[in-house]
Amino acid sequence: MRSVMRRVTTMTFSYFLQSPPLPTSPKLFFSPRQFSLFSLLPLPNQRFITPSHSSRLRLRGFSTKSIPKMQDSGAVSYLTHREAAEIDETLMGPLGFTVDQLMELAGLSVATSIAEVYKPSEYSRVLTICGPGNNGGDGLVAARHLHHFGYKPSICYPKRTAKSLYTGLVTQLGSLSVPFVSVDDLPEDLSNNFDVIVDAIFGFSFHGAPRPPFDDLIRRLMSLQNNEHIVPKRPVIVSVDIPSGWHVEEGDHEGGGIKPDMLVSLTAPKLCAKRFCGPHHFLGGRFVPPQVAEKYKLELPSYPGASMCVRIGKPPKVDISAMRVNYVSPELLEDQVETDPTLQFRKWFDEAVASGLRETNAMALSTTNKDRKPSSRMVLLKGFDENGFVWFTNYESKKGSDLSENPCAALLFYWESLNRQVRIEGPVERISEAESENYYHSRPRGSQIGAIVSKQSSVVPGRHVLYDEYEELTIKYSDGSVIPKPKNWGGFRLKPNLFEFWQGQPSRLHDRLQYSLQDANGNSGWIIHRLAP
Ligand SMILES: NC(=O)C1=CN([C@@H]2O[C@H](COP(=O)(O)OP(=O)(O)OC[C@H]3O[C@@H](n4cnc5c(N)ncnc54)[C@H](OP(=O)(O)O)[C@@H]3O)[C@@H](O)[C@H]2O)[C@@H](O)CC1
Ligand SMILES: Cc1cc2nc3c(=O)[nH]c(=O)nc-3n(C[C@H](O)[C@H](O)[C@H](O)COP(=O)(O)O)c2cc1C
Ligand SMILES: Cc1ncc(COP(=O)(O)O)c(C=O)c1O
Ligand SMILES: [K+]
Repeated sequence: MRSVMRRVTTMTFSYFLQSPPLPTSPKLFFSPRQFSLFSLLPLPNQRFITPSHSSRLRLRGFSTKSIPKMQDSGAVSYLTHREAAEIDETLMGPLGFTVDQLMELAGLSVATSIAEVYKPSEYSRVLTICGPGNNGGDGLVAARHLHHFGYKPSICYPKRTAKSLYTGLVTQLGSLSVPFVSVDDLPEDLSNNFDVIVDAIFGFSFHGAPRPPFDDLIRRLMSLQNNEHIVPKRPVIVSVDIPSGWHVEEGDHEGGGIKPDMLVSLTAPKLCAKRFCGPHHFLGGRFVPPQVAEKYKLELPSYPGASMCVRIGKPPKVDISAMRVNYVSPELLEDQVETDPTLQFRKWFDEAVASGLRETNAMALSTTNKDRKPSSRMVLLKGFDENGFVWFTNYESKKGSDLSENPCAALLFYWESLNRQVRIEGPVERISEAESENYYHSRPRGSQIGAIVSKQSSVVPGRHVLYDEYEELTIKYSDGSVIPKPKNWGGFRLKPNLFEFWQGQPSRLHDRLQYSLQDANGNSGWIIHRLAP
């Protein structure tokens, strides 16, 4: 009992994902012709910008709890070619950015957008086609990040510039053994060799008709979509900022251009993005300072948490029946696991925490009432050891009443990014009042008051009822005095008689190792069985 409580008070959990490190590169090679352009005069072409109602752009800090915004295109600002070029120059002039920095952040946004939708387990072979300008540079940076994310990128970069930023990016890719392929060595039909094609050919400075060799490369991208009915799986096309070949403002006005599956708009979408009909429109380039947002009246979605990208536009329509992941994991073998399931749980729990998972200690708790009617909900594990697994709740809640009618329960953990599931079953008992008191007073005072206010699982006439009582008690205890634990609030401990450790494997041939408690000659011990998946 003691050791559980010790853990309760000393365990710390990593709740927040770490932000990716911001790359720094001090080189500046652009001649800054841009200083005169930053003025606060209204722009003649502001009619293109959706009026800002309640500016959704959050430039100070971010909420780690925010849900990724999925917006109608009407709520997002679109930039003309001129505005895009002006913002570029303003950022790299009076606002003190270097092109290296912006390109690094842009390329990182592209790579993270790809990783949100196209997982490396299924879409590992990436061809990045890079054009001669900064759009091509974004492609080079994205390819480097994709390599580090576990993809296998190749680059086609036919018109290289001699500037040090670009030669540096090429050297970096070379040091990672990322192959460069010439246009001649690329297969005419790209469908068999690649899962993703990153179109980083032209950005917002594209004009006229594409010249060789890019005309041919764009034609190959178009023919991928024309062959869609003949090839079993064509690569997806991800366009950086502008689908190459499209007019920057009018888009694919003649309808014969490439049709990307994903568009990653940078800074803010350009007008052509209004014509984008693919399933995945993302925004990247999380570096817009308030001066730029205000001057251009930018209405943009907020980035969730520490993310470098955010989905814009409508969420894609999905065929739920086709949603599936093919798990690929190291094997889970009988001779590699601990003989004691609590130690095995400790090992997996620590690995889940180390992997950066949020709320590793969140678990589904299933109970049944006297009529054997089951009921599940999430609770937080607050400690575990050989004596059992502990969580806290209201004893008069639905789960509390179920557990008094049938003191047996099942716990379930799912650690998605590790392809792991753990099931634990056994009898349940209340922990001692002293242990509950101890834990209750370790919680934030607001949560202590919340526990008094909430007659958990009872019907409440409205949120205000909870709030009013919460306010009242907050004032009452504002002197810092001890907030008494409600009698009906405390911990439960499940003492396991069964564990199952599940590790997802390809073709649904998962590993399942079940530990059951068996009695032999008056002693109980754990027996491990492999179960069919
Ligand atoms: N804050 C921002 O805004 C940020 C912007 N960023 C990125 O920068 C991109 C804009 O970059 P950019 O200005 O270098 O232009 P981009 O379109 O890549 O290339 C121009 C090159 O293409 C050539 N070219 C043009 N037309 C052609 C044709 N028909 N056929 C053949 N070639 C043609 C042209 O040659 P020229 O015509 O001048 O001889 C020149 O060499 C932007 O979209 C975004 O991706 C991010 O990195 C960071 C933040
Ligand atoms: C991630 C997560 C953790 C939760 N942790 C707890 C908890 O530790 N204790 C608790 O009483 N409720 C917790 N809740 C709320 C429960 O899921 C549930 O809504 C509440 O306990 C009432 O359940 P019942 O009516 O079945 O008793 C949590 C919810 C979530 C989503
Ligand atoms: C109703 C309720 N009670 C208790 C908890 C556990 O909170 P704590 O970590 O403060 O003990 C939660 C967590 O979500 C909860 O929602
Ligand atoms: K592009």
